[in-house]
Amino acid sequence: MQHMRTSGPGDEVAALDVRAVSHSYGQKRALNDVSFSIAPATFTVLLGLNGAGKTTLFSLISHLYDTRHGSIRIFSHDIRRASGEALRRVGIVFQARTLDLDLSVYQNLSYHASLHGIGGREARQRIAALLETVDMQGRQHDKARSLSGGQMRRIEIARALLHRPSLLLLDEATVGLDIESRAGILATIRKLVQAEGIGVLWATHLIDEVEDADHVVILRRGDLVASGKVSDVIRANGGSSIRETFSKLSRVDAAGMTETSP
Ligand SMILES: Nc1ncnc2c1ncn2[C@@H]1O[C@H](COP(=O)(O)OP(=O)(O)OP(=O)(O)O)[C@@H](O)[C@H]1O
Repeated sequence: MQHMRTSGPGDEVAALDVRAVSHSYGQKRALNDVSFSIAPATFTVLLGLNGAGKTTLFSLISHLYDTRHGSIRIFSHDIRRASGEALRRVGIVFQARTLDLDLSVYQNLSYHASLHGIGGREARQRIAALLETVDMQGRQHDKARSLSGGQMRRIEIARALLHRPSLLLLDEATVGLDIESRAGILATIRKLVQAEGIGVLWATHLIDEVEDADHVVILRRGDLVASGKVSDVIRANGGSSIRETFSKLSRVDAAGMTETSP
């Protein structure tokens, strides 16, 4: 199994470093001793079928849940001991829709800006620039309720970027969207990595959202089964494509036992 290099003395600080993280809901183990790190300004796909533990991992990284076992560092700031410093560097787009439907696009964004202490002209400028980034310029007075699912997602992405994070987390951001909206949103996010140097962790169960140049972290029922560059993960598992490799690594037999032991 290939693992991404962890940061060490003299190395670049990891955008995200997850070390030996476990999480249970009562008796149910959702994450089991998961470790990986992602470098700044890279696009990393967090791949896993339903129930693999992606949302649980996001809830721990965003400090919605306390990390009781293991540690999570964001640009070297520990999410438990320095949560303010760590969270300042992260923007999050959750799987569930979170816009206030009765407010306008601008009101949704300016409310969030003020939560981060950004107001006045600075907020207006950032909102205008970000609406362009997500291709929603001219829509600030529209009621959130009037937007399509894909447009709402774009506003949520703009909102997540308002405080200029260096790491962006997106949990199944394209779920429920048509093919064109999915491709458009994915392209917008990939551009952010290229143009702004933002590190992205993109959680999905859709293998067609992975490109050859990406990094992947693959979870299966709470276990990390692979992480690294797509080409390295394919090679290490003897596959010929990431689709084949993911299918092999995600396989669970009828008795619920995993078929491969990477
Ligand atoms: N609040 C909860 N209480 C009990 N079990 C939970 C809870 N949330 C998640 N689980 C269980 O933990 C495991 C991981 O779930 P999680 O939602 O993190 O996976 P996921 O990869 O995000 O899947 P999905 O794409 O379906 O949301 C699953 O078995 C799920 O049933």
